[in-house]
Amino acid sequence: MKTFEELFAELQAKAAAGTPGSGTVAALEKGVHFIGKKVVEEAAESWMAAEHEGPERTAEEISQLLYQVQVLMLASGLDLKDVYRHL
Ligand SMILES: N=c1c2ncn([C@@H]3O[C@H](COP(=O)(O)OP(=O)(O)OP(=O)(O)O)[C@@H](O)[C@H]3O)c2ncn1[C@@H]1O[C@H](COP(=O)(O)O)[C@@H](O)[C@H]1O
Repeated sequence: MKTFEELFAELQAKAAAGTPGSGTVAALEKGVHFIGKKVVEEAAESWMAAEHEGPERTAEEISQLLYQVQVLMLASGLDLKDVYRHL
């Protein structure tokens, strides 16, 4: 289990290090268009899970959405505070 902040710190570190085998690093190399499609995909899967699949599956899909959103943040050069200031 990880908090949103802990995950972001992990992804930032992997992105900075170019960690071999990291899916995050690979996604960042593919760029914003690829990552944006994953965000849309996971958002839709989160919606479908909430409609039809129950809370546990919904939580799982939302976790994947949060991950993809963090990758999009990194691809956009954003930090947590850049997003938090708009909440
Ligand atoms: N939370 C996640 C996470 N959620 C989703 N994913 C990626 O997204 C994929 C799952 O969504 P996909 O749609 O691509 O694959 P799928 O099997 O169709 O899954 P569904 O969308 O159908 O549910 C996985 O194969 C992962 O590549 C994640 N990859 C990584 N993390 C976290 O990020 C950390 C760093 O990951 P790496 O950069 O790969 O080391 C990990 O330690 C994890 O804590």
